[in-house]
Amino acid sequence: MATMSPARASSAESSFGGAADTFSNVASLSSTPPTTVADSMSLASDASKPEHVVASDPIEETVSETLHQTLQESIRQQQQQPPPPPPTPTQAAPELMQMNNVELVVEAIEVTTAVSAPAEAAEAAETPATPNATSPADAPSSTGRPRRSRASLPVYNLAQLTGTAIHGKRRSKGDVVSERRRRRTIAGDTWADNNEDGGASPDGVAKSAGGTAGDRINALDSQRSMRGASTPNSKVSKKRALSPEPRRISTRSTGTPVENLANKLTTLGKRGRKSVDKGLSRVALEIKRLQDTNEFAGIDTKPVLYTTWAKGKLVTHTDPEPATKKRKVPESPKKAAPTKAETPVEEAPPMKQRRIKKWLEHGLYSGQEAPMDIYKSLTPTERKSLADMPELMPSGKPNGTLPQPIFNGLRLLIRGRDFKLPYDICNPLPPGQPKPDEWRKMTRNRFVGNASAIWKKNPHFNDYQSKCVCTPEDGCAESCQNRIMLYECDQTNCNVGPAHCQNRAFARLQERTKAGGKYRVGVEVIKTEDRGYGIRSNRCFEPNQIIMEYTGEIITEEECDRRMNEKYKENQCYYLMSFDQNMIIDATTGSIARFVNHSCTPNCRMIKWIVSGQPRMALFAGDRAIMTGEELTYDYNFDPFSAKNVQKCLCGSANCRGVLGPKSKEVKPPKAPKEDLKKSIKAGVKAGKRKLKELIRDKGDDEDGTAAKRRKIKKATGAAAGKGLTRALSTASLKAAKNAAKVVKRSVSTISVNAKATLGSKSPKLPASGRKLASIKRKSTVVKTYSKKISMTPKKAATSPPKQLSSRKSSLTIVAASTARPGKGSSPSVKSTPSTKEAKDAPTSRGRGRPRKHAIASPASGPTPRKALDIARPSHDIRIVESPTA
Ligand SMILES: C[S@@+](CC[C@H](N)C(=O)[O-])C[C@H]1O[C@@H](n2cnc3c(N)ncnc32)[C@H](O)[C@@H]1O
Repeated sequence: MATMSPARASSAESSFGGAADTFSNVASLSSTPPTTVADSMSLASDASKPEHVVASDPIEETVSETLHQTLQESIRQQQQQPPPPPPTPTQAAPELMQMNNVELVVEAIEVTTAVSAPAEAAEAAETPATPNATSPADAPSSTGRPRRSRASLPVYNLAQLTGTAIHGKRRSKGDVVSERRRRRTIAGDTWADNNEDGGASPDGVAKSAGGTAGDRINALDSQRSMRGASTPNSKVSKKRALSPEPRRISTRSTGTPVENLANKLTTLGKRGRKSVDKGLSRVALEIKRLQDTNEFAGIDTKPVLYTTWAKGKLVTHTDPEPATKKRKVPESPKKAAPTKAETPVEEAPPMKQRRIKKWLEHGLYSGQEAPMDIYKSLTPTERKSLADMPELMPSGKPNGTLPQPIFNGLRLLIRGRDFKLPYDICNPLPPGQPKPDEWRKMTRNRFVGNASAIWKKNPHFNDYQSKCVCTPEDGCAESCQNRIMLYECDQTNCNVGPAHCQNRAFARLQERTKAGGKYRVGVEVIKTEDRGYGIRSNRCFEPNQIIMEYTGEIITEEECDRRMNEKYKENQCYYLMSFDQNMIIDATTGSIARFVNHSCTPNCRMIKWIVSGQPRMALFAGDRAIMTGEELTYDYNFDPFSAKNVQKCLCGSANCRGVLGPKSKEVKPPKAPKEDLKKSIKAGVKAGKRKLKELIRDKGDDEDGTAAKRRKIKKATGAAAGKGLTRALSTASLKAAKNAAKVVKRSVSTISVNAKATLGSKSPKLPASGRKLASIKRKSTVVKTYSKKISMTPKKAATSPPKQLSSRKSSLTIVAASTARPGKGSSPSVKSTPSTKEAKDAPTSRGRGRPRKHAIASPASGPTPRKALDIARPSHDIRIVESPTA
């Protein structure tokens, strides 16, 4: 028998890829049967079988093709070699008969090759011993090789070819295969059974299949292939059950083949084994590496939850909670009663919160709104120039990348001059600045002790009402009634709404600080050379723009005295400011505003506003804009009370007063009211004269009844004047004039009071025009205030020191650090207003008049409408002064 060259054998091995011993099984399962069928059928059939019938499965087809090609090639090689001595028919027949099923298959394949080569097929058909030989009549006429060579047609043993012949030697040494019962279990069926049944041998196949080639193929497939094996043949099973023959149990392969590494390795080639060895060494290394791990050692590092059943209930035992989470409270023995079933709680791992980065805004408008009206700050010449430069006109889209310097940008562009960026716009103070230890930040006022109760009891509490009559076009600008009265607009007292209303400083401040960021907040604490800490801006502020709120603990005077005697006894600095209704804001715990230093030429003001019915104090920019890097200051108007409390002022301004003391007196008799008074006196005298004339004439005219008519007409000219004149009529002309002047004053006051009453009422109908009213008030405030105060407390006015003009800022008092602190036993206290000895002694609206020994600041401000109007508000700090006319 010819053998394949090793190369061929290996290629066949690789193409089959099956196990050595189970080759026949595997091969028959995967590839052989169709080939076999095809070949068997081609042998059995009358005509050559068309190819498409053979290969129903693509894999099988591929394998059969490969096998076919391999065999063809080997045949060709053999043909080229000298032919071996022809075997005798007796020799050939038993050899063929010895072939097991696999050999039959190989033979069949070979015959298939013969089918493809008609001459060879014809020769094969002539072989008498071959059971699957075709009849000579059917064989095509021989045109190829001689008969001798046909006789020597090799039969290939695939077991040999694949190197597994070692296992099959017994079959090749004279065993009669057909008589042997070889059990090869395939899914409950065996080849032997099939042989018994006669279906497995080609003849059997032919018999059982019968009929057409297609049927036969199907029959063979159903029995030999895996597919066929999966459906047990019931007839066969019955027969097997009845069969008396004892069955030989194969020691080589019984049942499902067990897969193990040795088996696998033997089936692999050299290269395959090498790669497996390589892999194994890697695995070994990996195992070595894992040896140290808990997982490998089987150690549990996580808590093990286990459950038990107790009294018919599931009890889950969990690990005790980590000690860091909750402080354990020792349980009383009563409480340590039997615990209820705990529910299993699986704690989720704590989620790491992603830190949101805060970006600082860039540019010179940082934290600042661009001016709405670009023409606002420009002079007429600049406006004219701007008209010629359309490229500078705003496009409607704010330049967020490189905005112009606020307040000055457009001007600089119009002038065409270069400008320098303020150095510190990109240079805020680095972190780690020295900060006072004792300072505790608090951004809202907080009542302490009984301050809140006293505050609410105060009758002034309900007086804080106002309502503006502005329209969205007005935008609650300078003429807003609320603004003039220092009331912040909100939804209850303003119809304009937040989009257009410009009188919502505190609300804006809140938005700004809430948004956060160094530039938005715009202030930072600095350490000055000689005045302790201070505050500087790190952004621009518009004129009169709110900068920060002065907040702290609101305390009563008594509490303030106590703190100063006990708590702050050793302090060098006090952060106390007179607030409202005899209260004091103690900013020792408070806002950053407490660090603002004094200057005799300040750039800020400390102003009290009413926000939602509550007074609040805040630092505002002065009349000029504040640039980045400027130190913020306001005038303390500090009243030292005694010489020993006087502190040297280190503000360094040109008009420094030298000491932290009160402002020079600003008592300037108002001019406008004097002129008004003169006019009114003249008018009164005139009116008196006229009245007298009329009276004289009336007497004469009474008879014809015309006097009454005239009087009626006169009365209609004006209620106030009429009133005054009516009174004047009853006195002498001079007296009447004086009275008339008084009435004029009173009437202005009345307007103001009425206006307030009206504003305070909830009626939506307000006096004809809020703007008009505001202008009246602005003109007449001083007069009004004096007269009002006189009218309010006539007795006190009589005893009060003459000619002391109040100021809006007098309501603010700072009790600041004094170089000479009060000695032991002294009782330092706070007082808000009196800055002179007379004032100190004089009774104030507080009604206390206690002697003060402490340094007191009383910041004053320049003349503004707000200042004047603030006096109109009922306040304990407003001193009672005489009217200049009195
Ligand atoms: C309300 S504190 C201001 C913050 C204070 N510099 C600090 O370090 O806490 C007021 C005190 O600051 C000091 N001070 C403020 N302005 C001053 C000035 N212009 N000249 C001298 N000392 C001043 C005084 O000691 C004053 O009593």
